[in-house]
Order: sequence, then C-alpha cells, then structure tokens
Amino acid sequence: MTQTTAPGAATPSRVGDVVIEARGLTAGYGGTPAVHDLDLDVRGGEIVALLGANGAGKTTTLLALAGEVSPIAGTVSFHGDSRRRALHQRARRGLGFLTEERCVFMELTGWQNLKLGRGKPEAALEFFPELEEHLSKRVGLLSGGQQQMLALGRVLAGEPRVLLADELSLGLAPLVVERLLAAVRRAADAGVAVVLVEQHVRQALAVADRVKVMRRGRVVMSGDAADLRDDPERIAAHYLSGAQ
Ligand SMILES: Nc1ncnc2c1ncn2[C@@H]1O[C@H](COP(=O)(O)OP(=O)(O)OP(=O)(O)O)[C@@H](O)[C@H]1O
Repeated sequence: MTQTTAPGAATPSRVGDVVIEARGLTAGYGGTPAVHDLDLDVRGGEIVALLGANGAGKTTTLLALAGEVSPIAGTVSFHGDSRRRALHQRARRGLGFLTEERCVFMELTGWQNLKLGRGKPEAALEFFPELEEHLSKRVGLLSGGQQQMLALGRVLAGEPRVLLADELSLGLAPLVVERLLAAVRRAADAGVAVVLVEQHVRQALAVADRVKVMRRGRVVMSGDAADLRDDPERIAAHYLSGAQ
C-alpha cells in the first residue's frame, strides 16, 4: 500500500471549540445496539479517524452523529444542542455527510451535481481542479475516483462546520485516495471538524489528529495519530483479536 503523505499531516492543526459531541451514546437498529456507550468529541480543525474491522460499528456511529439513527441511550450534540432536527436543517447548520454510497447523481452532469450543493461550484474546483475538464459529462461516465472527488468537493464547497465521511477511499486507487484525504486535511486546517471512517489504517493515520479503534460496537483504543504513525501494528492487533 502506498503511504499517504497529505500536506499538513505531520503538523497538528489548531483546534477550536467542540463542534460535535456524543456522550454515553448507544445506538443501533430495531432496539438492538450496534454501538455501546460511546463518548466522542470533535473540535473544529481536527480529524478524528474511526477505525476497526467490518461490523465494528463505525458506520452506525456516523449515522448516529448525523442524526440518521436515533440514540437508544445517551446524546449527540451539535454546537451544544442535542435536539433532533430534519436533515435539511442539520445541513443548514453546517453538517456535511458523505455516506458509503457515492453521493452523486449519475444521470446529471458534473456541473449540475455541483450546482445542487450548498456552495459554489468554483469552490469545489478549488479542491479538485482536475474535475473541470469533466464537468460537462454525465457523472455515470466518470471514474469512481472522479465521482468521489465531485461528491467531496460539493460538500466542502458548502463550507460545512462538521464533515462526517464514511469510507471515502472504498475501492479507489492510492493516488486518488491521497487527493481525497489531502482535501479533507485542508478542510480541517480551515476549521472543519472531521470524523473519518477509514479502512486504510496507514492512510488514516497520515491525515488524522486522533484515532479511535472500535470493536464490537465499543471503542477499544484511543490515541494521537502522531504517536501511532510509526507503530500501526498496535492498531492492527485490535482487528485481529477477534472478529468484529
Ligand atoms: N440496517 C441495519 N440493520 C440491522 N443491523 C445492522 C444494520 N446496519 C448495520 N447493522 C449491524 O450493526 C453492526 C455494526 O455495523 P456497522 O455497519 O456500523 O459496522 P462498520 O464498522 O461500519 O462495518 P463496515 O466496515 O463493514 O461498514 C453489525 O453487526 C451490522 O450487522
């Protein structure tokens, strides 16, 4: 695997106020918890990477933070406010959410996709100038990497205060992953609070400030990414010490 060397990775970002916070969060499906008693706070300017094997509870955590899955117990607060709101209200208050499915409209052109975002298309192109020559094409004809850049660029152009990103790198080539994660780092350095779910441990460590490793719905390890960069085996051990 090629190691991601995103700009700014080695320098801790200046962190601000807590933007999104979970306290004693238990969440799941049909009353059955998939995440147990999770505490998490993310400040503006930092990237917290959620790592763990398949089924560990990472996506459920993001869905609960996004308000798409209701807490069974505990709270999720956005700028100190734990009231549940409709998705469009959360977006207006600065929530950017990229789900595991590529968040683009395949039948529309790249330009039309960008126009549907909260920000200006030009702002998305500042993150990914390589998209400009493809914007007149239908998005279904673009590569997976270009689609993902479009989805991320559109969210970042809207200047979110928090970005929740689930498996941005899924199935993409290392160079594309590097571009995507560098854009996430750049957004964090501009003050966005980021929760990044990633399968690629080394690439996540290269851009994150803090790491939480989940197993069976619980956080089993937390640490500073800088301390773990040279010793990713400490994280891998948690993947291997039991399924999920
Ligand atoms: N819609 C759902 N209905 C019922 N159970 C679900 C649903 N989605 C996930 N689960 C269960 O919740 C648990 C946690 O899944 P989750 O998707 O949060 O894990 P994950 O760490 O994101 O895994 P992956 O890396 O495979 O996406 C798993 O046991 C999974 O089977």
